Amino acid sequence: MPMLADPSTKYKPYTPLQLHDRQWPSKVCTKPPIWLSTDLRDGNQALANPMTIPQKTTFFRTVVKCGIKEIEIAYPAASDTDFAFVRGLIENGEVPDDVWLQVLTPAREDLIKRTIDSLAGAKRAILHMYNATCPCFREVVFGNTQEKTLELAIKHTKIVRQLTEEATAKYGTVFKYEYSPETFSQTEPDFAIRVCEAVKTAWGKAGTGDERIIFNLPATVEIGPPNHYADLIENFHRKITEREKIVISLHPHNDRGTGIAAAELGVLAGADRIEGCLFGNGERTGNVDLVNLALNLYTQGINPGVDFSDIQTIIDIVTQCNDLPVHPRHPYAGELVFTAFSGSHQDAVKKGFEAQKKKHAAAAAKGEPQYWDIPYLPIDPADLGCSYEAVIRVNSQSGKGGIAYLVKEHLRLDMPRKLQIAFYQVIQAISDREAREMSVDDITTAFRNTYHYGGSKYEGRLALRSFKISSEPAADLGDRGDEAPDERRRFDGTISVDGVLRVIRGDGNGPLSALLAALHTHLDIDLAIREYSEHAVDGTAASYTQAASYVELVPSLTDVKESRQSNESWWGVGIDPDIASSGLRAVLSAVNNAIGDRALPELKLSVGFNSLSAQSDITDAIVNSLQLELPRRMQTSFFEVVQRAARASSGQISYDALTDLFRQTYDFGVTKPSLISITSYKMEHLEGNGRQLNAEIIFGEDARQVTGEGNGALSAVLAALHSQIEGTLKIREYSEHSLGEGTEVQAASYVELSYDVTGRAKATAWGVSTDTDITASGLKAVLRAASRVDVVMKK
Ligand SMILES: CC(=O)SCCNC(=O)CCNC(=O)[C@H](O)C(C)(C)COP(=O)(O)OP(=O)(O)OC[C@H]1O[C@@H](n2cnc3c(N)ncnc32)[C@H](O)[C@@H]1OP(=O)(O)O
Ligand SMILES: CC(C)C(=O)C(=O)O
Repeated sequence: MPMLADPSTKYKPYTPLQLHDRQWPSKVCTKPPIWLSTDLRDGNQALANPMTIPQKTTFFRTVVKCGIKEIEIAYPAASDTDFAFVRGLIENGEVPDDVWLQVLTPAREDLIKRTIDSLAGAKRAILHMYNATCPCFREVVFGNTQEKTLELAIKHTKIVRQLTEEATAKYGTVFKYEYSPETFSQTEPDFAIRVCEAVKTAWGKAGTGDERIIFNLPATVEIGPPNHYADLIENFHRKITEREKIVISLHPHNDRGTGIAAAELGVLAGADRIEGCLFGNGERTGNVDLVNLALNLYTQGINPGVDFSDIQTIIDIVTQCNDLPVHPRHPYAGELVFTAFSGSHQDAVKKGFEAQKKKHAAAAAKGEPQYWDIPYLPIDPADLGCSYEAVIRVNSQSGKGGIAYLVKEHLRLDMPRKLQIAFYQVIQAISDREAREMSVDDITTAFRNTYHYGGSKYEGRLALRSFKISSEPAADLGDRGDEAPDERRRFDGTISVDGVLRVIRGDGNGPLSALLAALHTHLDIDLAIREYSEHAVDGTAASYTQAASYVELVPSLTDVKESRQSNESWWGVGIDPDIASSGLRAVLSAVNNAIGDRALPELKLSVGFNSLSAQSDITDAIVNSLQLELPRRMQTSFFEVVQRAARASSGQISYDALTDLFRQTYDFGVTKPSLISITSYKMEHLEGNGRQLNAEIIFGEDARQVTGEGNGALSAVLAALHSQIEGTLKIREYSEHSLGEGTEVQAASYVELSYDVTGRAKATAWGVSTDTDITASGLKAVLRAASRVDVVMKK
């Protein structure tokens, strides 16, 4: 049947109480009510599959842990499970001394008896009896008049009194009595009071403190707005006699979705206690949510007297036991309630955190309270054991602020505003293209990929390996009087270019412009800096403070102004414990973005002649390409070789050609064996310190078995050679160093030999070799050097 055009023909409005001098609207709550959890009774009876005893036990422990002191644990007369559960809690000593066990019974003698039996041995118990008092229930369910209803309540209250007194005599149990005129909110207000007065009289022993009688005034079904309920409560609160001997308890359900409001207004109207369930489980739309109510107080700066510091664990237990989920938007507990997807919310949250950090620091310095004041976040998620991770989540509705917040939280990088905009566009494009939410991992990975940030995995085509910044006095700029010349900076460094190490050099006003000049000279990359900023990145206990640098590069145009106004720009980010390295890394990061995959020109070394710096460049290049650290005199020797080769190409030589030249010159790493080579050898220790070498050495194509003795391995190989050649070989210099690390380690040996033979000028030559065995490495270096001095063989 469709909805009615005139629903008044079907539905009657609630009957408002005419309470014209109501006081509750101007009251403010300043303390928490007494909480009663009815999860294990009203919550449980509403489940398709009521909880098992182990589930109820887990739930009970959780409620106790939250600090709730009054817990309605069962309707013991309803089932053996409920009865046995109550028995189990008592017999197993599960109930802390300050916790009151509450049980519910209808106004039926047999069921009251069974209910009280279930409590045998309990220390503190609240016997809760109910009967319906409203006209509809009186007529429909009981077929009762007001008088009969009154009699029912009085009679069974007396039974409760008698049976509880017997139980107290037998077990020492301290009892409180709770009476509920069921569907109070639909009962005639005066009749509800009349019934309660009669019950109070029948009970006959209401006192103060723990002797107060509890009148629970349920909105069994929420039929009117919360102000209606508050009026009813204030009316009851004002009219019931001996108010000091009464606890007014509320039991709101949530049929209109205003259970929370009803409870809060009811407290303002005079109530002392609230019955409800965690996260609002319960009949139909549920009982009022105790977590929501308590945290509403908490965010007003009122200690609610219950603890939800680990809310996720509570959610997990409650959802498992109830087999019902918590809605993602459930106040305080839903998985989305501390989340902002939209750009303006994220922006405000980010700014809020930043501003609050400063305010808190200032307040802490003055010893003042550090108030929580973050836009869109009424509570600090950390107070509930939630991390801020989920506060900002990014999709196509998000803006730069939220993304910047996540980058700051997870990478500790506080991006400058323009970089935020640039990176936002990157994330927007991905999110839009893939039509999905971007996780923190997606965002940080995109950041690393975009800015080649965070280790070798994300390196771009150009990466800094090593560098030196030195001061260079500026060239003479003419007559500048007494003015000291500006100091300029020189960048000498090794960078990896598409995986190959290259040495580059450039001069500039500072280290960054010197690097850009080097890139211009050597790689034809012509860019200028438009924006640069840096900040310290706080070190954690495990790491130290680092510097983060951000660079925006633009095409370097002759017209500087035009260059600065370029529409095209590329951002780069660098981090390093050393501030200069951090800036250089940021420049290379931006350069990588600028060059994309465009081909780079072949790098060339400018060898020049008699230039010391050119010699060190060449040495560096050999270190970089072959990891060989040439001894000083070998550097000079090889430099001469390079100079001769470079002459043919106007003083320039490519890096690849340079490495090749080294290999060919020293037979290093080439497949063709050198003129004199060793195929096998045995080195024996002689008595004393001597060594004897027995080896097969190939001279040209002639293999010979040779023997030589000496003080060490090198003199033994020389002796062996002397047995085969005319003249004398002498070692002028020998050095070695390790190469590589761990199990890969090798020895690199360098030998310079001189050769003296009659009829020829004395010759010298270097040999270099590597081997995992240090003796073999030295022997081979000697033989390679000998190969280069053109030895004369004995006949
Ligand atoms: C608002 C609430 O949440 S109240 C609590 C509701 N919870 C439950 O009902 C869960 C536990 N209930 C049960 O297990 C059963 O209903 C029992 C064991 C209490 C009673 O079972 P039964 O005897 O089979 O009766 P039934 O379930 O049909 O209950 C209805 C009877 O109880 C009477 N009744 C209902 N409420 C009350 C009450 N508060 N006081 C006295 N009698 C009551 C009804 O008038 C009806 O009586 P009738 O059979 O003479 O017409
Ligand atoms: C027994 C009473 C308090 C009840 O559960 C209700 O009225 O909702």
